[in-house]
Amino acid sequence: MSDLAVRTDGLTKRFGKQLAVADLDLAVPRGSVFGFLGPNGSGKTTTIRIVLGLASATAGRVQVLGQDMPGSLSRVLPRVGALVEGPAAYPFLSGEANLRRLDAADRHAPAGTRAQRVAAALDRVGLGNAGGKRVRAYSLGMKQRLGIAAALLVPRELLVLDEPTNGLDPQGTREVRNLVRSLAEDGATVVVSSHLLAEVEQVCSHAAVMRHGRLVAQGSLEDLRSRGRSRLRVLTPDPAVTRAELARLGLGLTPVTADAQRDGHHDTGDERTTDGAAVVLADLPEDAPLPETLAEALVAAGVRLRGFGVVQETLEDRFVALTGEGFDVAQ
Ligand SMILES: Nc1ncnc2c1ncn2[C@@H]1O[C@H](COP(=O)(O)OP(=O)(O)OP(=O)(O)O)[C@@H](O)[C@H]1O
Repeated sequence: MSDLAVRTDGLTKRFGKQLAVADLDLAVPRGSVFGFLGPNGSGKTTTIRIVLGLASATAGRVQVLGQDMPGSLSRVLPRVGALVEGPAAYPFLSGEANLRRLDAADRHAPAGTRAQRVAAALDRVGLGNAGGKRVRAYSLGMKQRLGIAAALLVPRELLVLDEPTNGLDPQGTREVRNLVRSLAEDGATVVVSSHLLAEVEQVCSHAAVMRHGRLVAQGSLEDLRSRGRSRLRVLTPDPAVTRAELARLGLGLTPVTADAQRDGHHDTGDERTTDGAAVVLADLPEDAPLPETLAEALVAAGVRLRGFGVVQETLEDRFVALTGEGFDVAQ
């Protein structure tokens, strides 16, 4: 049995001249909560649609739960639950009636046990008490959870949720996030696409990052974090000497970020603080001298140190660097 729930090799999709997905090698480990991250338009939905057999690939190979797709579609799909492009439900019917209709449409689902299946799915997503209410009275978060309940009418090994928290308020977002967590605790592999880094950081064990249809990073979150760069941050009234000395020691200076520029003064790329000192940032490659050696060298060169430290690049810094775009970090 393959240890990957989803695997793509060289997956490519063109729409006319436009390359929506380019040579994508995705590896979703079984049992993971896999964040599929990227700015809008980076190819996430297209990839998900191909994985679910809703669209065809231009080139490449796709395996879901160890089976080749789309060849094994009819055998694999019953083991996969999906929520793509928002939930669709009849607003004038109750949540329960909606699920009954869906269950009745599944020719493998025995009618005799329908009521239990529907009740269990509603309970599973925390809608046990709201099943009798009409869907038009549901909040967006409740509608989204009903969509997930629909995917859970039969036990699933893999759940694929496309932007499940899109448009939800903070309460709805929390509800869906907790649900994703508990689904994973039950042993399902869950793929969640999102353009929100915070979303992925809070629930996922693994992530892949897309940019313009290409994969720019993939791995466990721990792994992705540890690949972040370290930087030296020096606060000093002598930025010019500091820069010269760091350059002499072979360190590349980091351009000052938007954060620093927002504070105003930034002659020659340094952030001036109000008391006349400036922050100088330098990349610290793995083979850089130890921080204490650098501090000693700066002092010997006549630099007055007011602050000195090593800062680890955050996951957000790293993803912004990888995708060339900002992520919405707010909820
Ligand atoms: N049916 C289509 N016909 C033509 N172009 C398409 C089609 N579907 C998607 N695209 C294009 O392919 C690219 C990738 O789109 P896709 O929807 O997969 O990105 P995404 O990362 O899921 O973004 P979003 O979060 O906005 O859905 C986009 O530039 C989009 O305009």
